[in-house]
Amino acid sequence: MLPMNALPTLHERLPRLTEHLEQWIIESKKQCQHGKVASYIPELAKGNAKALGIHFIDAHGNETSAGDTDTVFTLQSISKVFTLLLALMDNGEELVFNKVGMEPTGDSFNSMLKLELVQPGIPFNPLINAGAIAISSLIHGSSQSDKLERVLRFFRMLTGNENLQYNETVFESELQSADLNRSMAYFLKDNGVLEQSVDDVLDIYFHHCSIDATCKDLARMGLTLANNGYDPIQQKQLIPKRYVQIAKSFMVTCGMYNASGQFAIQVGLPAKSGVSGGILTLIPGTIGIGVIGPALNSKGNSIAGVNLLEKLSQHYDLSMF
Ligand SMILES: NC(=O)CC[C@H](N)C(=O)O
Repeated sequence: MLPMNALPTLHERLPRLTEHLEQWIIESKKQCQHGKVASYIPELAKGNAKALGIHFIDAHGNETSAGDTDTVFTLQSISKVFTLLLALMDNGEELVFNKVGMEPTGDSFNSMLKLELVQPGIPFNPLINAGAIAISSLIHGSSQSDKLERVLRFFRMLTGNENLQYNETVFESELQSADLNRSMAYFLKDNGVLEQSVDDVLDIYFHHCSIDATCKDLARMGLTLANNGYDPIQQKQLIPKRYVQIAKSFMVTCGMYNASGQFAIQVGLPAKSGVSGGILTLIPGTIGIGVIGPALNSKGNSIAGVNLLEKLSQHYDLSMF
């Protein structure tokens, strides 16, 4: 890896970014009308369907943002990347991959179809709901509250934001509308994937999905992934490189649910979306990017957010492939 001071700055890598963003945000916002805010978790239905914001941070700490970047939203599925990393740090690769596979499903994020169809009935990957629920059961801690504290501490460390909190209102809302996730968890328990009580595992899972964040927090976490687990701002290796490599591979193959192939072709960057409209992505080695746009397309990804990232990637030729 290049020494940090040799890494290109945001403005070197993405010249005239601020000017372009102004125009692109206006254009991409027009997509919002074709999307819908998630409503299967009632609290998420309160998201602003017209919002679109983006934040960038480079290894030198330079930042740029545009649009509705004050929007606070819950991490939802974006959190799954980081609970996977924590589970890998707690348990190592072998144990984690006894519980979840390494392949995309081609099905929607909340599908449990293949759990029954394909033996041995472990979730296909850690970024679908079934897989992330299995991962939640692997987080270490001396008690339930210790596990919740460790998870929150991990996110605070990665964002450098000590004010990060669980949004208990969204958590309660998820808990009240959890029939599908609950049925998945019982299925996993019957298959021997979950060893603890379904309620305790779901408590962890819904909590990490309910962490409040902004685009800036996403960009900050993206920056550490972009630098293979090294946080150039705190100047610390926060996550072993090997685990970040695993997480980024999953982001490319499964991070945008069953639209990951399309996203790889049109944007070509590792990314993870959440059903509240966030997208975390990164330019390898250099820049972390956070996007929010609560109106979703039919696959559950931010409709304007994906459109904005397509413009960005095409203009600056950012595809890794
Ligand atoms: N796609 C998502 O962001 C899904 C996460 C959400 N908490 C759920 O379990 O349904």
